[in-house]
Amino acid sequence: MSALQISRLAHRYGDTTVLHDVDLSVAPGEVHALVGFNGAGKSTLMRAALGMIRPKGGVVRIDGVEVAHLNGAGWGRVGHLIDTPFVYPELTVRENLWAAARLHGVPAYAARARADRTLADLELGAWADRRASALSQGNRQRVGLGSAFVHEPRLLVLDEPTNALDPAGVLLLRELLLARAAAGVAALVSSHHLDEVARIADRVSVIHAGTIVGQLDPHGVDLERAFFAMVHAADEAARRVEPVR
Ligand SMILES: Nc1ncnc2c1ncn2[C@@H]1O[C@H](COP(=O)(O)OP(=O)(O)OP(=O)(O)O)[C@@H](O)[C@H]1O
Repeated sequence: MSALQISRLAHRYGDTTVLHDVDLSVAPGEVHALVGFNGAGKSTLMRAALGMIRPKGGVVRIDGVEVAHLNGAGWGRVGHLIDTPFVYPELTVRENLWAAARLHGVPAYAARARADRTLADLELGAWADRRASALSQGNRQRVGLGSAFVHEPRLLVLDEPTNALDPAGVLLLRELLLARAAAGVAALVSSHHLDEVARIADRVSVIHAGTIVGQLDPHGVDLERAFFAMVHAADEAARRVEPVR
């Protein structure tokens, strides 16, 4: 069974359709990358997958359960980071991670150890007792990632997780993600960085104007060229079906 199964997902804002009949799945142990231009629909897809917006059509299942029916324990097996990292500015880094663990159902006796482990995983030890409001953007992103990982979820949904990270942070995230995937965790990750995607993904889906237009081979020779060829072919196909005025 897929950890995440998205079927015929459709969404629009006002009169503008932003997702058209999207089908996508992520298996346990798989890193599935979603790539596309700005505005292609990646964040909207992820928000719908996490029940943050109610889509106009389609079904999302996490571990076989429709998101609308997922209970607290079910959400406790999911970790996410969408757009800007959520941090409590007045709490320290350590307290933020502890709070994220508790909010995802980690019992009080285990939360401190999980927070400490996550501090080490993301090399945030030097900032552990600093308030989140005083962090740099990249370190705030690390705290946001830590909050997604701290409760050891079985499904990760990460929207452009390398945002604001320095090269060391990108490397840490890659190692963390690959280690979790090797332990059976499913991950859906959006990215603009095709080089990074090639290093982490088992599968790469291209989303363009709200439609999944194809898959790229992460081990292919020229991912960038293949990406542009795919989106241009999709544009051409869309032009051909447009009615003649
Ligand atoms: N709350 C909203 N109200 C109206 N339109 C929206 C809203 N959120 C997103 N959109 C529109 O939906 C489309 C898809 O946006 P989305 O944020 O999902 O794209 P994205 O692929 O994540 O882009 P980026 O790579 O820039 O983050 C865009 O045209 C965007 O302007």
